[in-house]
Order: sequence, then C-alpha cells, then structure tokens
Amino acid sequence: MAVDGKVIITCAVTGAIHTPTMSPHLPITPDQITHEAIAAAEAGAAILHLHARNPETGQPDQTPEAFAKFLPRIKQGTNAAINITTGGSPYMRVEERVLPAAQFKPEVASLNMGSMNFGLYHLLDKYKEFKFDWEKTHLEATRDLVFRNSFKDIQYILETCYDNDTRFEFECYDISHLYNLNHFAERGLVKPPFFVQSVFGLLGGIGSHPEDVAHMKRTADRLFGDQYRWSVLGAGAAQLRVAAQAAALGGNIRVGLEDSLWAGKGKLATSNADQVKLARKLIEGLGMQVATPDEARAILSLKG
Ligand SMILES: C[C@H](N)CC(=O)CC(=O)O
Ligand SMILES: [Zn+2]
Repeated sequence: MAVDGKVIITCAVTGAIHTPTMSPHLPITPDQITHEAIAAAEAGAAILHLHARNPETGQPDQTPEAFAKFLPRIKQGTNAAINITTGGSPYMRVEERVLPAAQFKPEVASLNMGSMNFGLYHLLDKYKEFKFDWEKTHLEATRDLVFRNSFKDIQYILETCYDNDTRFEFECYDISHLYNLNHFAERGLVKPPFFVQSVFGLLGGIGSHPEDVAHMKRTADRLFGDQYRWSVLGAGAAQLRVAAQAAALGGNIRVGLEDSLWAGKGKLATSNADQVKLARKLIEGLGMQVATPDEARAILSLKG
C-alpha cells in the first residue's frame, strides 16, 4: 500500500519483450539505457528495473558484461534503487538468468513467481516488416513457449541471491503466483515486506479488467495482510488504466517501455520519462505524492 500517501514509481527501461522495429524510442545501447534510466529517475522513478541488450541488434543479453556497460554510470547519475532482472528473456534458463543479480548484488531483483505461457506471437499481426531477423522468430516462437519458473528454479534464485541482501520484486502474473509466494513465505525463504509486482494483460497471465486488478489485490490482502507492498504493471495499452485503478486503491505503479510502448491511445512514448511523468500526474492528481528513492527504500526495507 502507498505508505503515508507516498507512491513508488518503478520504471522498466527496456526489457526483453519489445523489439527495435516496434519503436525507435526503445533504448538498446548502453548509452541509450543509461540516458533513459537517469531521465526516468529525474522524472520521478524511485526504482529502475533493468535488462541488457545487444547494442547492434537489440537482442536480449543476460551476460554480466552487458550490464557492466551501463550499471556504474546509472549508479553515478542517480540515487534511484537498481532492480536487475532475473527473468532475462523467457527463452533463457535460470542458471543464465540469475548471473547479473548474483554478480552485482543489487538492492532489488525481479523474481517470477510461476511458469506460464508467454504469448507475443499475436504482435505479428501488427508488424509485417522487421529490421532484424531475430525479431520475427522471437515473437513467432512464443506460440510454443513456456516461461519456466519451477519451484526449484525460484528456490535456486532465492538461494543464489540470499547472502547479497537483495530483496525481490515478486512478479505475479496470476492469482496462483500469489499462492506460490505465500508458499515460500511459509517456508521462511522470503522475508516481509513482500514487494508484489502484479502483472496484468500479458497473454498467458491474468487479464487487465478492473475485476482482475481488484481480485489480485483482494487475494494479496487476504494472504499477506500488512506484510506486503503492492505494485502493478499493465502491459501495452492497459498500462495507465491499471496504474490509475491501483493508485486509487493505494498501490504503487510500474511503467516503462519494457511493459508498454505507448503514452496514451495510439501515441508512441518518445521516452521512459514520458510515461513516468504521466504516472506522476496520476498520483498527484489523486492527492498523493511520488516517493523519493530513499522513501522507497524505507517502505520496502531495501539495503540502500
Ligand atoms: C512483464 C514483465 N516483462 C515482467 C518482467 O519484468 C520479468 C523480469 O524481468 O523478470
Ligand atoms: Zn523485466
């Protein structure tokens, strides 16, 4: 819940879902990722969720070397908390996916709380021509893709990062994922407050209807009571609508070009900061305030 009316904005700067042909504004190179991350923080993002890409082709790159090309500069340029993905790309194995978080010991790392179909092939209806061959394959192959996050995979990431005092952004794409988180809580493998990032509107997970958002919150309230901090992300066109509903319900918000390329209906976002500014307007419009990085650290008990 927004603590003392402070709402945490997370910005997911580039991700591993969208591809270069989809938007000229998708940051690919280390310079672009660095610039976009710092600008998003200046606009109000307290947490920066980071993936790396091949600077030439934009292909997801989960090697620590790729992250090392922008992490130090981002840390120098902003006080925002760093959140390194352990999801990588849904095609990767968990041993590869956990490497950057294990090496850089960030304040936050994402943790996907269940296996699921991860559909992107429907985007092929929209984009006919692609700059790079891998883009079409990347989308097409999701027709038969299972994003694997077995209990063993999840425990492997938890144990690999345990001594780093890294806390997790628990990505819950469906109600069952909340129960999986509860399972690890009961086993004492995760400690509160749980930063629950509910994902809405990704093909293979829960939808983005207001009933879905309400159902996810009701279930999390019942399972975790005051032991969790709720945040939401809406995929694609649902981003701002889901953010508005959640903020009104006391939730925190995730935006960024990883989750949506848009800044309103049919309008391509020209930067991550664009979306952060829209989120800020929402929050302040509701009479709440945007949490600073240090306020977010206090709310989420981050190591700082
Ligand atoms: C829907 C988002 N792409 C979820 C995500 O951010 C996964 C991760 O990086 O671990
Ligand atoms: Zn991610």
